[in-house]
Amino acid sequence: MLASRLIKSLKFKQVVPEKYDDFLVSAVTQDTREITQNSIFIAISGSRIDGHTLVNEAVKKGAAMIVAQKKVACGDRPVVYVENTNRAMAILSDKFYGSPSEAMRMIGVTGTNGKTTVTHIIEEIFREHGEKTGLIGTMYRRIGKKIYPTKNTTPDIITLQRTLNEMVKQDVSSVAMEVSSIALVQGRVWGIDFDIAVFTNLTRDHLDYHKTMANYAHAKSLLFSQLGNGYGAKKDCKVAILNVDDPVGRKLEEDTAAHVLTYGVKHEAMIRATNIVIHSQGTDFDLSVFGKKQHLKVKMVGLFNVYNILASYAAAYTAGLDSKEIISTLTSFKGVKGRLQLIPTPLGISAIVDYSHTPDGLLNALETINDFAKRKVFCVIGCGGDRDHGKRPKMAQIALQYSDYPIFTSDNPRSEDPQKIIEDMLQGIPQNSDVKVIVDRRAAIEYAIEKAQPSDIVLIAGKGHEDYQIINGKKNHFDDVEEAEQAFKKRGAF
Ligand SMILES: CC(=O)N[C@H]1[C@@H](OP(=O)(O)OP(=O)(O)OC[C@H]2O[C@@H](n3ccc(=O)[nH]c3=O)[C@H](O)[C@@H]2O)O[C@H](CO)[C@@H](O)[C@@H]1O[C@H](C)C(=O)N[C@@H](C)C(=O)N[C@H](CCC(=O)O)C(=O)O
Ligand SMILES: Nc1ncnc2c1ncn2[C@@H]1O[C@H](COP(=O)(O)OP(=O)(O)OP(=O)(O)O)[C@@H](O)[C@H]1O
Ligand SMILES: N[C@H](CCC[C@H](N)C(=O)O)C(=O)O
Ligand SMILES: [Mg+2]
Repeated sequence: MLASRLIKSLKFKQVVPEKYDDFLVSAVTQDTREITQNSIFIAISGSRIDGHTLVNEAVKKGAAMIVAQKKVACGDRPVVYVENTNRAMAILSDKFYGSPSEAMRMIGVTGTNGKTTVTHIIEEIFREHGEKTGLIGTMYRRIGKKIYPTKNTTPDIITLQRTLNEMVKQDVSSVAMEVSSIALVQGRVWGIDFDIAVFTNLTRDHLDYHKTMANYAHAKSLLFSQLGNGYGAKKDCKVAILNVDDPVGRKLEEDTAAHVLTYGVKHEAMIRATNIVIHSQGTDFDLSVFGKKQHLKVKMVGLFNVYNILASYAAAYTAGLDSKEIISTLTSFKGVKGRLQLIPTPLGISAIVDYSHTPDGLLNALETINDFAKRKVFCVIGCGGDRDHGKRPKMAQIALQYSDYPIFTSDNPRSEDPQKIIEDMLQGIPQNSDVKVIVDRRAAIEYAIEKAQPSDIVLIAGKGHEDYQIINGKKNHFDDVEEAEQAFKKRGAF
């Protein structure tokens, strides 16, 4: 696409100099490390670096045009001045990649917990329905069965549009994507044409970033504002799928102009679960869809997974899939890696690896385990560095209250002192509480598995699918499942 044609989509711009040699745009990028000849570099003021200071480097590397919101000097290259480069980046990437989100069914999932799980269930339903699917989230970006790595749960808008463009090329028809609150605030999904937006729940997390729960809730609500009114829009109408057991879900129900499909357990809802029975191998419940009931036996464990299943059912139902077909996937789906992932052993001791890294996630995981634990519950838990400090004492409290043997250890300390993070956790519980502190995560896992008796359960919480640990800014290979298996081997289990 010619540069002149691409930048036509930006209103209220000033191009300096007005006359320049037009060129075929090879790429649009916000990152000097990705510049190719004839690309357009968009200067973004980030939390660490101001892209406006990098324009000369961008030109040296081959940028043929700069988009900026502050005065920059970069030789003879044309500069397009706009009022907000983040917005310009969203518009330019959408146009450059041919508005791919308009060509597919886009399902966005937001909420504190459950996004990864719900997107995986939704993807599986559409895949089993015979569609080629796309998935974007914490664990990876996936096109069909091919996996691509990802840095963020929700990628930056250029990576996102490039991924969606690739999905269109590969005939993907439905995309399930996680939309994080931070991404919503930073405009990482601006311009994405969502058809279905799902809200899971809102509990404490990321307050280092959002500061207040009100700001955090507002961030989540942006996904639903982005649905617009949805009447007469592309394909189906726009639908908001809302958990009405959560007060934020009920508020969104009042606020959104889109169609609403509610789900829940405690409150009346269009899609509802009742008579829930949780056991160690799965969950049984009655699913009611607009009052029509049927009994379901699913393999996923826990009340929170009932919510995830209801949300996923609602998304597929909205898309017009046959109820029987949806239920067939729901009853066979085994769960997502690192989410209540069971490592059974012949010793009769079970380890469970779970990605609970928020107070509510940890509470849910422990409550679920306590529902079916026959004997003692060990809980190996740490908190991430460079993340909300406020959740540390709360998670410590929950581990102490809901497990028999809490063991405090490190998660990803990142740039922080691991000992200091554990001290923050200890602030949440009375002094002399019966907790074991083992800073080294491998040693903590080994200790728990060494001490456990037959019929005990060892919950290893916080890192789920992660295959790394970041200590002192250095990323090393580390996998909770592998560590648990090693520890069991040492005990002679395998
Ligand atoms: C604090 C935060 O959110 N940072 C995000 C932000 O980066 P930033 O503002 O710090 O960027 P920066 O490093 O200052 O750079 C500014 C600009 O200079 C450019 N640059 C920078 C260096 C260079 O050599 N050349 C260059 O051109 C950068 O490309 C950027 O355009 O924008 C980047 C691109 O969108 C994100 O990758 C990055 O996420 C970082 C890695 C991060 O850890 N974010 C976490 C907090 C996050 O976003 N988490 C959420 C939620 C997780 C969940 O709940 O599931 C997520 O969606 O992942
Ligand atoms: N619906 C839910 N309600 C509460 N807790 C949940 C729910 N679903 C999952 N969890 C808990 O939260 C953990 C993370 O689940 P999941 O990865 O699906 O959430 P997420 O929203 O994608 O998290 P992240 O923000 O880190 O990407 C799980 O391991 C489980 O302990
Ligand atoms: N999306 C979350 C993941 C946290 C996972 C936990 N293991 C940690 O490293 O804190 C975050 O980036 O805050
Ligand atoms: Mg996730």
